Amino acid sequence: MTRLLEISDLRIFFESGFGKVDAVRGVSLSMDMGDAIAVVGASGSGKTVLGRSMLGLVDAPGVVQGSIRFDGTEIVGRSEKDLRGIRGLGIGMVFQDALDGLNPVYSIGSQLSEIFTVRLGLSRSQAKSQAISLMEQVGIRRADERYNDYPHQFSGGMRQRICIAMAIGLKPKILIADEPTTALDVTVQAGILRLIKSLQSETGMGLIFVTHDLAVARMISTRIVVMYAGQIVEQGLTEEIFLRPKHPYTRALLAAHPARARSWRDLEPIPDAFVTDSSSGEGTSHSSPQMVVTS
Ligand SMILES: Nc1ncnc2c1ncn2[C@@H]1O[C@H](COP(=O)(O)OP(=O)(O)OP(=O)(O)O)[C@@H](O)[C@H]1O
Repeated sequence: MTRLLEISDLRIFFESGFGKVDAVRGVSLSMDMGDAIAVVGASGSGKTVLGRSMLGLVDAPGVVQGSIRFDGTEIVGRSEKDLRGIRGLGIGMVFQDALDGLNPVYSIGSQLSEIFTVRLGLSRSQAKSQAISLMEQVGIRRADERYNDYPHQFSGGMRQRICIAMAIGLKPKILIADEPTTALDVTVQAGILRLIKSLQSETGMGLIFVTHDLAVARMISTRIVVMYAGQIVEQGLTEEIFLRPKHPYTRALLAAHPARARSWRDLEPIPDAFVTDSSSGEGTSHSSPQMVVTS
């Protein structure tokens, strides 16, 4: 059976006047539909470069070697034209900073709608109603009224939700989220994590979630990949990694944040908070982003 994603012996390096930086050193990884993989590791361990390589987005002067097969199609060495066809529809991405993904001079609604007219071939009116429905799905209240607002009129958390709406609106088979909540307030962060997780289990898409925060990884993933200096030093089922870490680096990572890891795990949603549920229809209040530690 064809795997959704199969990475074999991936190597990525940057060469400059100052020497060679081996950012990713022989990584092999695979995933199927429904998998939620958290990629964890310290700053500079290669998490972001690995995520971007799956979309053919490694910045020059980066060199990518090895193989990344998405749904049987090789990504490494593919032309920009082919990659544009895969990005968004095949593999979606949410970046660390929502402003990276939004254009400040266009309204949120027009940016969302344009994706659906250009990529899915919807009519303008179909695209608009799809955009409004997605805005509701990610918890933007009064979405029809806010359709014409500009990015600066939304909070950081709301902008990040809109970027998630853009990514999931195309129903990608894989969503790559690179520290999408790092810059946000902790309660907003919890809401967005729960949103991504519920969307992932609803749609069955594969999720690759890059984070330096083990507690976040525990909340969002079914499998954890631990990176150190460009290599995967350990990977396994999330709870196995937490209960029985094998590699000394994983043990050190866990030892550094045990209390926080527990508190994230204990976060429970407060009912009737301000987000709407994708499945419950317009305006229905639903559990999410306000959270409370229950123990
Ligand atoms: N454009 C570039 N030119 C040169 N080196 C780069 C470039 N991009 C990344 N690197 C190097 O590749 C290595 C891996 O970087 P990467 O951003 O993937 O780490 P990371 O684990 O995501 O870190 P962080 O958690 O801080 O984002 C680092 O040594 C980084 O300096």
